[in-house]
Amino acid sequence: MSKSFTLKIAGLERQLPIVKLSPSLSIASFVLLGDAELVRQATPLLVKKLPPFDVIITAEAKGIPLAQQLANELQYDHFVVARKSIKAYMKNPFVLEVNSITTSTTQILCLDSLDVERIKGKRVAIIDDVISTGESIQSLEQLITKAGGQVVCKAALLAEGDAALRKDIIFLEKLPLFVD
Ligand SMILES: Nc1ncnc2[nH]cnc12
Repeated sequence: MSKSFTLKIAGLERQLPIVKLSPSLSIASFVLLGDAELVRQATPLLVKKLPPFDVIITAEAKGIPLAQQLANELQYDHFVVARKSIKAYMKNPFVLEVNSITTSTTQILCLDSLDVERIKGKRVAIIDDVISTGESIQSLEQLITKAGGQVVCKAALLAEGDAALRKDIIFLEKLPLFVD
């Protein structure tokens, strides 16, 4: 039988499969996409921990349902999704190149120019499903700063591994890493 980790969050329990990332490292795989119940129950708990902000941003893809629910809960008419590739329908895309330490590759994060206007001069809340190495929120921070916004919080449902020791992030529960 394959191994799993029991996550308790927002009054719910989820059995997360343990997945090997490398010979010495495994993670408990947390997929928020599609878990409407978890998104619904966890969002109000996260809201309570957040400072005041003007704009919600997430990077595609797994944080999107949380950002959407947060916008609904706070009755914001919009939230911003940073994309990982330029889409043909983007008007004047605003692009940041990011070097990933974990994958040793260059990736991009980009915004439609309309979203840059939404961020400029505003207090921005970064929202994600899991904060782990912190690389993706660091890239988002760079993108927001370049767009003229001010990051006022970095929040996720889960902090994985050493991320749970960070004092500069907001999260609901810890998620262990499995090192052999
Ligand atoms: N444990 C995890 N499950 C799913 N996505 C992740 N991204 C980083 N850590 C993760």
